[in-house]
Amino acid sequence: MTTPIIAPFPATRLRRLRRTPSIRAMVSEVNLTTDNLIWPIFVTEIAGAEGEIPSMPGVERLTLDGAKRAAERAAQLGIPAICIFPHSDQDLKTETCERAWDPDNIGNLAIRAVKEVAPDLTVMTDIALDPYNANGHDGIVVDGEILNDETVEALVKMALAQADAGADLLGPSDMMDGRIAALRMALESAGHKNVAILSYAAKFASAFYGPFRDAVGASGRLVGDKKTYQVNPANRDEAIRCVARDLAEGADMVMVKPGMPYLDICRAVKDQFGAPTFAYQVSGEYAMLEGAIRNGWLSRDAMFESLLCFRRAGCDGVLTYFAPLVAEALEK
Ligand SMILES: NCc1[nH]cc(CCC(=O)O)c1CC(=O)O
Repeated sequence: MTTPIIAPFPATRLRRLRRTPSIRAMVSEVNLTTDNLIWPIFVTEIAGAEGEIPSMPGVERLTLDGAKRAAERAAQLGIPAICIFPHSDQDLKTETCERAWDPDNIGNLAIRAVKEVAPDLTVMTDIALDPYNANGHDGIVVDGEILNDETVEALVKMALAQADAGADLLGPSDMMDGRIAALRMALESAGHKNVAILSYAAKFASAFYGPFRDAVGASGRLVGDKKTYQVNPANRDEAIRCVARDLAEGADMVMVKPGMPYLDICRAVKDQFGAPTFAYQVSGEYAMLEGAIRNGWLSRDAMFESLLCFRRAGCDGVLTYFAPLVAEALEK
């Protein structure tokens, strides 16, 4: 911690450095650039399911062709990474989740499609069973219990299929114990030693994921809640232990999720570990901001401010549905 030295007024007039845009720019402690953005997209395999997601105005479910166009747009805007979320056929969801590691599931088809048109764009994935699980959970459920070790085995198969499809950055969002070490070891022995892991390390059991569950068609399905594996929003020490554990198991980067109500966690993680730290400005945060902006209750500046504040809180980057809008604005 530095100790600020404040000369008594009027020697110190803090407003001197706020007087003009150029002076303010000179003393801005952090900045938001396109390099700080990861763009999450939804890709559907269901004919007719593409198009706007009502609880996320401005965000669409994409077809494979739509995903390719999004990837080209990201590459052209200089967004470094896109993160693919599958919207899979409801009728093919099972309790055993085997489609999660099908090389031709919609997530893996999307990875290949995106790589075809934008080979240099970093492709991030989500590792959790929920898009393919009949009951909407991230893990395998038997008699109402989310089984940890059986789920980790399934996640390993899922991860290898994603790496085979060409993913650069795997995002385990499942919150099972021991998954990072298992994924890392499996990737190493399968010849994917350069595939990186961005662990959803401090992922909280949050009400802010609602619109996302609409987007991936999990809302009506989820039986119960995710509180037996995601972190209690009250728990900061536990979140720090999660991050420490994931880094010790070999995570290359770590994430805090959700974002805006958890900036204290972002700061603590960055200060404590100095690892590449990301936040996920999740669907509910997007819905709040975009809904208010579209109603004229907030100005578009709120979007930029929300993202800049992640940088101030110590984040290297942010997963945000605003990514293309922000990148377009920053281009000008
Ligand atoms: N594996 C699930 C997953 N991966 C990303 C999100 C949420 C993202 C968002 O709300 O934008 C979720 C939802 C959940 O945990 O239920």
